[in-house]
Amino acid sequence: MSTLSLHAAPCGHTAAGGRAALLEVRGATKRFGATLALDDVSIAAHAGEIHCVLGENGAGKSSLGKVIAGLYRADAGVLVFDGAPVQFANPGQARAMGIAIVYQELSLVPDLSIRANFWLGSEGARLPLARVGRRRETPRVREVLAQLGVELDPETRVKDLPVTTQQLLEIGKALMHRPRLVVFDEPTAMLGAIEKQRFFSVLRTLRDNGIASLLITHHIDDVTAVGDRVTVMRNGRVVESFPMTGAIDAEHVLERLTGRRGAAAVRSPRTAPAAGESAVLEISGLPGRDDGGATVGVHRGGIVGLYGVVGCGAERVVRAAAGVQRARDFSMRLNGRPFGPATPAEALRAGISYLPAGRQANAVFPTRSIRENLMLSQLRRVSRLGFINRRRETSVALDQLRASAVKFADLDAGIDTLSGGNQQKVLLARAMAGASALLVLEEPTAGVDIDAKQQIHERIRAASRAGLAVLVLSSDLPETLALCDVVYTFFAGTVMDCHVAPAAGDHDAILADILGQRSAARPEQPRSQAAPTVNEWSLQAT
Ligand SMILES: Nc1ncnc2c1ncn2[C@@H]1O[C@H](COP(=O)(O)OP(=O)(O)OP(=O)(O)O)[C@@H](O)[C@H]1O
Repeated sequence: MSTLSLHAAPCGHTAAGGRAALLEVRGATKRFGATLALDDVSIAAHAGEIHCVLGENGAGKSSLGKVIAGLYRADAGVLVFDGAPVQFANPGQARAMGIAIVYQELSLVPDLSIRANFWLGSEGARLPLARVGRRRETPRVREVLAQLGVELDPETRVKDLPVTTQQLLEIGKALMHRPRLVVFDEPTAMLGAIEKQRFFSVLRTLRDNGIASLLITHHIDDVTAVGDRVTVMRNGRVVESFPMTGAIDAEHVLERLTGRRGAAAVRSPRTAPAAGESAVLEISGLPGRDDGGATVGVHRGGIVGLYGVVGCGAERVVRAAAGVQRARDFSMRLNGRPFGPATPAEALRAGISYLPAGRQANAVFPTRSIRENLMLSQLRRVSRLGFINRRRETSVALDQLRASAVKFADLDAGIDTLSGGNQQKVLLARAMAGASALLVLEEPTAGVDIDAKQQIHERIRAASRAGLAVLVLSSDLPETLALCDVVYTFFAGTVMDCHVAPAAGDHDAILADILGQRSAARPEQPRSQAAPTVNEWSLQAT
């Protein structure tokens, strides 16, 4: 059994203003077979501080978070909490000491109320008489909801709430036990620009209340928005740790993370489809802003993004194209023919491949190998007369994993041995390999590190240059702007506008669209030079 050795000196002071750390990890090492996930890692968390942990996929960030929260036991090293060495045999022990962890994936029980979810798993807390229990449990739930800044009836069923509210409630569940330290494992991976602001304000409230936060993230804008300190990890080691002083901006953080400047600025030239060119996928009958119907066209060689807050109506468009959901109040044509796949398999037969959002819930087969997860939709390609050609399968799989920058040791190891970002890359490689007409991507780079993200963007662009049509739904606005040739904005089920060849300068206008406002900041252009409106674009594009 692995143990943390307990030969630590009493907790010392850290460099952070000479204040004693709430938690110190000293020399933590964690091995999984041949993989050294943590290699002599030391890090400190302070009360009232937001400490961001950055690093490439597989760097060891989640392993570190799990050691701190008692999910993993380190093979060597010491945890010092509040000046005393501690050992956690399970997450319950860490929780009892005041350490909580929040994941990106939702874990609440949809059919239970907020109150029941918050109290779930609290030993001895549930009372046998429902009414008595409710009376005792509700005040604490209300306190936590107030901390989150949401006004909700504690008896509301979780499934009746938008996903973004559920994500906030995940934090609420962690706050129930009055933690002094919260580890956030990539909570912003699938949050849009608006939802992120809400999350940041919760983080600031925690900081104001003296709670320490360790924020594991790939987003540099998270760091610049709320970070007090940054630690960079690489290959299981801490390579750098520095405070976020006023002089440090996103460029600096990026440079210290990747060793180079301006990496985020790379962008390919893009073109609007020629007038009269017919769309591979045409979605018509969507409500448009000016009372008219709107049409979204995805052309051969084009990358089209849909952008809005969760529940804006863009999801149902994407899912209808992928055969996951029926198109009820709009219609679709694929290569000019009426189209309405009843299942993803039917969409796949028509040449449409789909990467859903929510890796754990919707896309990954967690008990299967990397090979099986990757080759699932490609068996025909590597089979003859109904038999899989194992050598060919291996060669195709290795090529695809390399092209997608997946960090792995053994093709036949379980996919759950990969870090989250590397799992995502496998799923994306699977989706890309399956498309012959249209590639439908939801959150293509959620949890993927900065370098790999650029490589993935380049692969998507290469696929589009080779003639594929691509439809993207990403909550990451910078990604949407960098990747897409055309972006349609959605608000409350309505297509608000169509931004052709969008750039960073369109950021504010897009945010105004998705909040249902016309942007005052948007320059008034003469009609003849203005970007086409939704309906004008539809006319041009179809
Ligand atoms: N349960 C496990 N079994 C085997 N190997 C594991 C396990 N968990 C993590 N690893 C390996 O440990 C290394 C560190 O993984 P970890 O998940 O900590 O990285 P990470 O920095 O969080 O990456 P990401 O940004 O992709 O989530 C990786 O090489 C990963 O494959």
